[in-house]
Amino acid sequence: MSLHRENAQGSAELPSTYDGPVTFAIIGGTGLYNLPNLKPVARLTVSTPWGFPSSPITISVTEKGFPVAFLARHGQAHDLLPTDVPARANIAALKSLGVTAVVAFSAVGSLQQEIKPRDFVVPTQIIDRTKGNRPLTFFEKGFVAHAMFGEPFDLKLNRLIRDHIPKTGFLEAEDKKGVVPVLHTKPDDRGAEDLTVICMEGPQFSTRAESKIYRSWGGSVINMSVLPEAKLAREAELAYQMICMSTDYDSWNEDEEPVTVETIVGNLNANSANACKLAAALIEIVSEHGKDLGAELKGSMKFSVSTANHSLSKEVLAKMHFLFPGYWPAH
Ligand SMILES: CSC[C@H]1O[C@H](OP(=O)(O)O)[C@H](O)[C@@H]1O
Ligand SMILES: Nc1ncnc2[nH]cnc12
Repeated sequence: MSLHRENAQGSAELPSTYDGPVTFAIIGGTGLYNLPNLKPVARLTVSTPWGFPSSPITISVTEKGFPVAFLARHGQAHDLLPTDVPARANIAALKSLGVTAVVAFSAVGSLQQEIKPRDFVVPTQIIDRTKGNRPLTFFEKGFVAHAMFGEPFDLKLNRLIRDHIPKTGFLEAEDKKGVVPVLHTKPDDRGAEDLTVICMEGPQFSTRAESKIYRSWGGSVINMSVLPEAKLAREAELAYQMICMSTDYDSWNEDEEPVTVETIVGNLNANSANACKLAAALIEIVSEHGKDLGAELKGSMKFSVSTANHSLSKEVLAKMHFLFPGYWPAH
């Protein structure tokens, strides 16, 4: 069974350049490999100081001409393990196109009974359970800087989704028992009801004991993909929100079979159709209401560098200027 759908128009013959800025991007996870509802107009191969992104970036436009960049996180043929995703190149490439806001889709396991397989979750917090073997920052020896990350997702994007997409009745594909999928969002901006995504290393799924620990920590869902993507987006001053698509109950739920790829694939087919529908709706919403997304992050890294200006080398500045043209004038 293949989850890879092709755009109506093949992309091989598309131009390899695109003039003009693209401010909004979608990163597709498992089950979302393109934006079938939009018209593709260019397919870009972008080289960055951190290598090439997971896939070429497709630029598509809505009927009203709003451009959107799309990138497949694990590659167009899904040949990259979560650990091997070149997240720095992905984020840097999007930033270089003029992107200011990113919505990223990801397949997740549910850690809570009320989050059923096929439900979608818009998380507000992250717990890092990766193992330290993914490059997690654009900064390096000779260029020390620190980004704020207490609020790891973008509140404006979060609110746009919460306020414009109905919780029930929007997502389709009821399960065998006739239960319809729900969109879970935090009710307001206060901390009490955060929806927390645990990011584990993988590629193996969790043991039952681990899964129970994550529940005791208040985890809502679990994946292998939100980090370092979210951290790098913050460093690059991009507004970033993940949308999690639940495929299974992970391993904690002893009333359910422990997670298998078969369970996941069945639910992914339903999720994939809903992801396309939600992405299309979000693009319309962002094109109408998202003009200033990322505005409050702009400039945030300029004054977050600890290293003395006179000691920044030309080599390191060349890399940083790919992300932040005009910051820290070369001396
Ligand atoms: C196919 S299940 C495990 C896999 O799914 C998620 O990936 P993605 O974020 O691309 O949807 C999860 O993080 C794991 O990488
Ligand atoms: N149970 C799970 N754990 C980690 N990543 C996942 N992606 C989908 N289901 C998952």
